[in-house]
Order: sequence, then C-alpha cells, then structure tokens
Amino acid sequence: MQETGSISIHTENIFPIIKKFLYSDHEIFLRELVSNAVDATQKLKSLAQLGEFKGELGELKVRVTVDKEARKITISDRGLGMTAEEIKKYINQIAFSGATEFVEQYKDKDAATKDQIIGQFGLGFYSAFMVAEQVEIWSQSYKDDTLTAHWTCDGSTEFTLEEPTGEHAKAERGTDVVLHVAADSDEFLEEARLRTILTKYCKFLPVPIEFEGELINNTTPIWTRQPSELTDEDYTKFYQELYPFSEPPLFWIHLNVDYPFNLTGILYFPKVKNELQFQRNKIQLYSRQVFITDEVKDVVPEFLMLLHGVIDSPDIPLNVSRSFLQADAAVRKINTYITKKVADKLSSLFKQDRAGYEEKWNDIGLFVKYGMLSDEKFYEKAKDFVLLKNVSNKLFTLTEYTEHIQANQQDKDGNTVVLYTNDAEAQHSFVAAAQERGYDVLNFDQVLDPHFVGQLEQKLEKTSFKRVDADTLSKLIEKESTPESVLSEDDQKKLEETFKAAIANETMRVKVAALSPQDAPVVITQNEFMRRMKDMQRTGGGGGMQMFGAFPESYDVTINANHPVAQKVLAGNGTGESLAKQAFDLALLAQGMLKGEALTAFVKRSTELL
Ligand SMILES: Nc1ncnc2c1ncn2[C@@H]1O[C@H](COP(=O)(O)OP(=O)(O)OP(=O)(O)O)[C@@H](O)[C@H]1O
Repeated sequence: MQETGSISIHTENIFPIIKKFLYSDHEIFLRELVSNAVDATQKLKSLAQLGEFKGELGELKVRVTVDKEARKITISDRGLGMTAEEIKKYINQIAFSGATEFVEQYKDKDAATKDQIIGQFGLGFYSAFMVAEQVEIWSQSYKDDTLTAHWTCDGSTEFTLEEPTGEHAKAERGTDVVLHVAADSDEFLEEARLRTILTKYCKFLPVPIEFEGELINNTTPIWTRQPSELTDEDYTKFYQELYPFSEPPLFWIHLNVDYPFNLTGILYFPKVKNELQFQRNKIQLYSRQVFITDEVKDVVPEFLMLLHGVIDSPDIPLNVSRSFLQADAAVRKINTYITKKVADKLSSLFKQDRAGYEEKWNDIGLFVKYGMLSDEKFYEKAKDFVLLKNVSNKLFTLTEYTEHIQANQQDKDGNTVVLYTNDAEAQHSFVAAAQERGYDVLNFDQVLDPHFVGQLEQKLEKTSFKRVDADTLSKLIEKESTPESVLSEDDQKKLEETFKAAIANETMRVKVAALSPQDAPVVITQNEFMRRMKDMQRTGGGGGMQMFGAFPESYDVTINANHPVAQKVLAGNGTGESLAKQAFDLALLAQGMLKGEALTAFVKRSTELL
C-alpha cells in the first residue's frame, strides 16, 4: 500500500518562514525529537503498567546516530510506535497544525517578541525541517496485527505513506526518525556539535539516551527524588554536575509542590562575593526533565537569580511572550512560593544555628538585602534574620541592635540615631571619637548599603541613620543639654574670621560651635543628605539624580569653641592664623584628605614649629 497526499494547512508557505526565522535556534530540533522519543517510551511503560501491553519491554533506550557520509541523523526509540493511521493523525495533522499555529502567532509580532517565541516555542516534530531537506519515519506500533509504517516528506505539504512489504513489513517495535540533513545545515553532521546539543538539553531526561554508543544522560537527577533519601554529598555532587569547577555551595533548598501547580527543583546558595557581579552559573529551567532555558528572568523574582540550581515545572508556559508570562497567574504563584521557601530556609538556619548562620553572613548578606529591597513580602520575613555588623564585627538583628543602642543613642526628641561608616579606615577618627563617647558604629560598606540604609530608615519607626562623618557628634545625636560656649560672641566671630583666612577655600564652610572640650578642635564633615544623593547616584540611583553630579564636593568645618586650641588661636599674637591653619590641616590629615603640596607644606610648617 502506498499513499501520497497533501497535508492541509491554513497558512501558505509556512516552511520558508520557519526556516528563516528560526535560524538562531535550529539546534532545538534535536531536543524536540528526542523528547518525542522519550514520551513514546514513557507511554509504553505506562501501558505495560496498566496491563495493556503484555509483550517484552526490552532495553528501553533512545539512540541517536549520525552518518556524515550519508548525511543522515537517526533518532530511534523502542516506544509505543505509530501505525500508518496514527502517523496521519499525529504527524500530518497535529504536528503540522502546531507549526501553522506557530506561524500565525509569529507573523504579526515585533522583533523582540519574535526572539522570545523562537526560544520557547516547542515546535515539536515539525522542527526537524529546520535542518532536514527530507524526513522519514519508520514506525512499528506495539499493537498486535499492525504493520510497519513508512512516511516521507520533504517539508512541503506533500507526503508519502506506505506499509512496506517483504523484509520491512514488520520491524522491531518503536520509531526511527531519519533526517536527511540539508546542505545549509552541515554543522549538524558533526558528532561534537550533536553531543553538545544533547548534553545541553537532554542531560537529565528520564530515559537513557545513547549517542554513538555513549550514554548522555542521568535519568534520575536528584531533584526528582525524595529529600529523605538524599545525603548532603548527593546535593554537593549534583551541584558539581550542574556547574563543574565551581566552589561548593553554602546550602540548598529542595523544592517540591504538586498543588496548586507542579514544581520540583533544587536551589543552591552559592558563595557570593560582596559585589553585584554577574554570575556565570545560572538557574536552569526544565520542563519534565527537558532543559528549556537558563533565562529564568520572569519565572523567579529577580533577587533570586543570584541563586543557582534547577527548577522543573510543566506548568510554566513556555510558548508565550514575556509580558504575558509576567501576568500569568501560575508564574506569579510560583514566584511567591519560591520566595517563601527561600525566606523559610534562611529563617530556620538562623533559628537553629545562629553561629553557623553568622559565619555564612558574609556570603548571604548581599542576597538577603537585595531581596529585602526588591520584594516587600521577603522584607517582612527577612527583617527578623537580617544582620547588622558593627565596626567590631559583632552581628545584631534589627531588634537586638535597637536595644543595644537605645539607652545611649537617643536624641532629645526621642529618636534613635544609628551611626554608621562606609569606610572604617578612612573615617577612623570619627569612628574612634564616637566610640569614645560610648556610641556604637555600624559597618555599611557594601554596594547595596546606601539603598538598604534608606529602606531601613523608612521602615523603622523613630530611627534615623547618620554617617559618622556627616556632622559633629553633638549634632549627629543632639542631646537636651548642649554645651555652652565659653567664648563671647565677639571672640567667636574673630575665631571664625581667623580660620576662614587660614583655610582660604570656598568649598570649606567654616562655622564655630560649642562642642565638648573632649571633642576635636576642628571637625570636617560632609552633609548627610548631599552625600547620600551622590552615593545613590554612583550605585545607579536613577536618572532623576543626575543633577547632583553638577554640585561640587563641599564640606562643613566646625571649630570647637570650647577646645583649648580655640583660646590659643585667639591669644596668639600674629601666630593665630598659622595655628588655625595647623589645626585645620591636622583635621584634614586625620581624614586622609591632606595630600600633595598641602601635605608637604604642612610637614614643613610642623618642622619649623618644632
Ligand atoms: N517517536 C514517536 N513515537 C510515537 N509517537 C510520536 C513520536 N514522535 C511524535 N509522535 C506523535 O506525534 C505527535 C506530534 O508530535 P509533536 O512533537 O509535533 O507534538 P507534541 O509532542 O504533541 O507537542 P510538543 O512537542 O509541542 O510538546 C505526538 O503527540 C505523538 O503522538
């Protein structure tokens, strides 16, 4: 029996369109055909379990072979097979209508959406024509009394279907799909290229895949197994399998839900450096153990992309555009679920082993803060286990820290003032002065910290954050009883003039204030607000803040009226100005701001004074 026929499709010329536009993703043909072979094998296994197939299963492998000379790639399975009738139904109708639908969707889309669709649309069987000029199917159904079917098609709407006689009349059960590789697809005749593709997409398929006699896959990756039967070693070994040559992960979460959506997977917390660096290792997305993509941007919340591992879900729609994906209810639920799981894991680590958690803080701190900044729900959970580190490297939770400083660091209005440094070395003199007063200073020296400070300030009631060098201590935390000035108004004026003349610099705003005699004689500070704006701008705070780039750096110079040096400057007949200069330079020196010519002049002047 031989039949020739015409496949009815609605769109004219879908073939050239598919060929042309799918160019960048031609390699997925192999994923599609191997997945079909795996599905056919799994279906046969189910039939056997149900007692509907009583024959020998035999060795259920999918074999991929390539014959470069003959320009052929063959994908063979020992699955349930198809009769000629079934080929007509499943291949001529379903597979081709899938392709038609694809082109229909594809036609009116803009370029960006097209890319999207290409990457994620499972074109199924039809994708074979992206690389082949002719495709043959040899198939023998598992059903008794059926004959082998042989279908050929050159990618046009014409096909032939026959049931061969003689030695080919009844083949072994299963399907061989034979691709006659087109002239412009030579690359797919290379063994190395095919092996790379198979390893990328088929590494964890549930049925053994053999390529040129070699097993390609691990059929039971650990995310498909029960956590109770897995050891830590299994998890770290699997991490190595996913990301060879990477440092071992810190810890992991085994995801497993089947309601209201289906999702399994393992998320690993890597050792993240203190910078927001682009990660080479990405989360991989699978659908029933078939690799789909490692662009998981819309499936997991952005901050979770710092994690590594795999997510496997048949419920993630892969054939729709990105904007649709973001609005998709299943995707949103998956997002929420993963976020909650991650927060719960961190919370239990924190509660069960505080010391271990603190040890890991350097690696997970950035992640936790990023999560708090980008996800309100995560903030709500993480506020109980986020840690603040002070300059003595002691770690506190938010509540612990408020308790720690409350007694000492409340200002006259009852606000708690948190002091912090972003560079303990450079701001050492300020940190030391604060500590002398019995104040505590936090270390906020990571890239996200300026944003994090802003967030905490909004969230925590009656609490403000001030960098230690933003003002004099008496101003940073204003107390009820401020020291009185021992100088008369006239003397204060005179003192200010002397310093102004000595400093002679427009960007230094000089003022005299009554500080404690224990405070430094001269304090140079940079206004908190202005500096924060500049910091934000540096870490990408958005276009609206560009204008601050135009502002020159400016500093406040506070002269302590109650320090003995003030009296000396006032009393110094003719030497007042050089004493003032000396005191100012010492303040600059303490902050690492004295450089170049000014530093040389200072050293010279100091030597002369000696
Ligand atoms: N190797 C095979 N053995 C048995 N049946 C097959 C085989 N390959 C394809 N089929 C049949 O042809 C149908 C169409 O295949 P196609 O790959 O186009 O779509 P699909 O697998 O149903 O969906 P998709 O690939 O988009 O997930 C399949 O549903 C299946 O019934």
